[in-house]
Amino acid sequence: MASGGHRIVVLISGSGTNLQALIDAQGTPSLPNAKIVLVLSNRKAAYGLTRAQGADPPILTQVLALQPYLKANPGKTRDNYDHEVSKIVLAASPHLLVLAGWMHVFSDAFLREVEKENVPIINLHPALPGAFDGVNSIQRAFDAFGRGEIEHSGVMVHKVIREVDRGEPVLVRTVEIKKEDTLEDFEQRVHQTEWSVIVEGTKIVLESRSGNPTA
Ligand SMILES: Nc1nc2c(c(=O)[nH]1)N[C@@H](CN(C=O)c1ccc(C(=O)N[C@@H](CCC(=O)O)C(=O)O)cc1)CN2
Ligand SMILES: NCC(=O)N[C@@H]1O[C@H](COP(=O)([O-])[O-])[C@@H](O)[C@H]1O
Repeated sequence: MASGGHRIVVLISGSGTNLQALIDAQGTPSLPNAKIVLVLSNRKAAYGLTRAQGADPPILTQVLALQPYLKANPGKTRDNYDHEVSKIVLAASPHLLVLAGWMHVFSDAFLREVEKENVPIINLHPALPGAFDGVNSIQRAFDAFGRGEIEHSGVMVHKVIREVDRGEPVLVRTVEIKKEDTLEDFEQRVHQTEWSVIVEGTKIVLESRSGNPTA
């Protein structure tokens, strides 16, 4: 492993509560010998950017939003955007990319470039493998529970492949749904589970890369 520890790039789109969990864990026994070197958002208003800038020490941030990119570059495509994102994240020489509420589906234009550099990509998803892929997963799980279709839901960190949310699970944790739950009750339980799963899942992948515990 390179001196200075594992270098992590985190991609976000929103409030960044999962990013905050990683920020708080970096360099602690929960995530030893790891440093977030860049936070990239596809939305300039993402509060996660503020979290990164307010970290101690501050974490480098960058924004590249799809629609402004396409408007500023007539003739360019979504694949061109994805390729541009790959250049940004790879310029930070990461050992791992973490999608933490990153709400953009990557094409092979991105995945191919990252794979060339042998950088693993993981994603945090608020559902169990094979269930509620995509967006609004928490609401969909809650509604399915209300219809008697499921007894519980969960959270996972998984490897990112072209097929959305179908990459190999790295860490899976079930989340109870109680019959007296409101959506807000369940959502809070999911988020609290996410905050630990994203740290533990990141540690698992970093340990597997270096072949030994991130001591
Ligand atoms: N190629 C892959 N890309 C991404 C994966 C993946 O597994 N493979 N995971 C997602 C994260 N995600 C669910 O965990 C997810 C995020 C966003 C979407 C989606 O439909 N996005 C729309 C835009 C929606 C919006 O802007 O609100 C889109 O990309 O057009 C699906 C799943 C991250 N990327
Ligand atoms: N498909 C991915 C997905 O739906 N991710 C969801 O986005 C939120 C990001 O929150 P955050 O910006 O506070 O980390 C996460 O809580 C997760 O449920």
